[in-house]
Amino acid sequence: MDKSAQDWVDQIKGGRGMSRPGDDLDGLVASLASRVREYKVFLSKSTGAEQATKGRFQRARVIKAAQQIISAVRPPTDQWLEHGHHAVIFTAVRLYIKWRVFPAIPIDGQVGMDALAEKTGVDVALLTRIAWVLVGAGILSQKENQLAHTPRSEVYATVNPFAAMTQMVFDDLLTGFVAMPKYFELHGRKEPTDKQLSITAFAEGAPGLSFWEVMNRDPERMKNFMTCMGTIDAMIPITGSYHFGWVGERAKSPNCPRDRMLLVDVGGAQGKAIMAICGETPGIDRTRCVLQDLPEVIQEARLQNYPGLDGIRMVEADFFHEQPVKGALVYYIRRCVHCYNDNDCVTILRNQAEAMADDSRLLITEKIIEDIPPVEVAMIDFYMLCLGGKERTIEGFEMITSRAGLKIIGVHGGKGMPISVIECMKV
Ligand SMILES: C[S@@+](CC[C@H](N)C(=O)[O-])C[C@H]1O[C@@H](n2cnc3c(N)ncnc32)[C@H](O)[C@@H]1O
Repeated sequence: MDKSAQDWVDQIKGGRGMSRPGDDLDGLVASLASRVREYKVFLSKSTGAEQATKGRFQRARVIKAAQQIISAVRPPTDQWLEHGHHAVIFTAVRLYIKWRVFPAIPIDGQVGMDALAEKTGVDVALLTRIAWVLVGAGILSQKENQLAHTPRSEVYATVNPFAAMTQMVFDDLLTGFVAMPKYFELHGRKEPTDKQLSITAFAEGAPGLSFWEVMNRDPERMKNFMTCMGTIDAMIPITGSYHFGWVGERAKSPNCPRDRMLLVDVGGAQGKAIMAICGETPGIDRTRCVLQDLPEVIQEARLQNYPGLDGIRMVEADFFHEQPVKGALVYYIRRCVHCYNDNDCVTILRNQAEAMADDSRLLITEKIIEDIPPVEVAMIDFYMLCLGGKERTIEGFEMITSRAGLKIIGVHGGKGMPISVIECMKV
């Protein structure tokens, strides 16, 4: 039955709004204390490198325990406030990044509101109202009329990948989020099924364009997006979960023709992965390896002329069309499939299957998510929805590969890993 506002107020006054399992505040506090102790032990015993790789996971446990306390204390009726707060703080940060207000505040000191307004060309009344949001949220600090940084605002004071990420989520994804209710009313309450029907394009008044076509219209925006992709990529290992040693061995065998290609990196961008694989795998003849991507990307790779690409063939090809290199030993496709919906993935994968020989392998290199994934993974999947893409469970990969005429013969890495290799053959 629908409830009136008064019903809710009565329920909260009666304490009934908080009658949930999370109400055991003493237990939640004890759990937080125990997580904090574990975190401190981790910090004292780990190296800098371990803190960089495993620290996020350790921190997530502390944050989750702290959030459980907040959830238990905050009445459910106040959630709208919380949602609104996030949106307001995010917008305030984005405006200060755009107007370069953060870099105009001294790192070791403070600045008066008038002086800051003059430095940044922002009206002082407007600048002050936005500052109040950021001060209230603990991102900046203010004493009387003087504004100063906190560690949370300092990350925005320089041009860096973290500021770029904030910018990307706001500029490239938020418009899509806002447009989703209307998009799904128009296209039906289902996942996008065509890359040309991206939510971002719909949101930006350019229906019929893919996300990438929208981005390509603005080089500055694309540049920022690529900075972000590079940052994410730097956190994901390339080699380690799959052993390519057998490729070098097979290449030497008498029944492997000398003109057979060994490795094709499909959608390989500037060749980081193929360089790493060739660099770490003895016996792989580079002249039998191919870096393949769209023409503009391959032209850029040729211009860059990285020494690690010496000898590697560069081929311009669209993975939505017939593939030019037939019968290679390995087709490798890394972090491309998650950019597309199921139907488009089936087209991409079927094109690979049609180029493959009976003994060729296709290595789909992607994150395999859990059912139910951790919240940060679910959020990234939601970002991918805006782009028209999707993170997948192993069942999701089984579905698109089987529709494409492939069978999975091995999974290297697995659930919870930043990236895994799904090894396939033709059916
Ligand atoms: C997220 S990046 C992954 C790049 C690289 N595989 C890696 O792991 O770093 C996706 C790549 O797919 C390429 N791509 C997008 N559409 C393509 C198409 N239709 N045909 C071939 N490559 C495409 C992009 O140019 C880009 O290099």
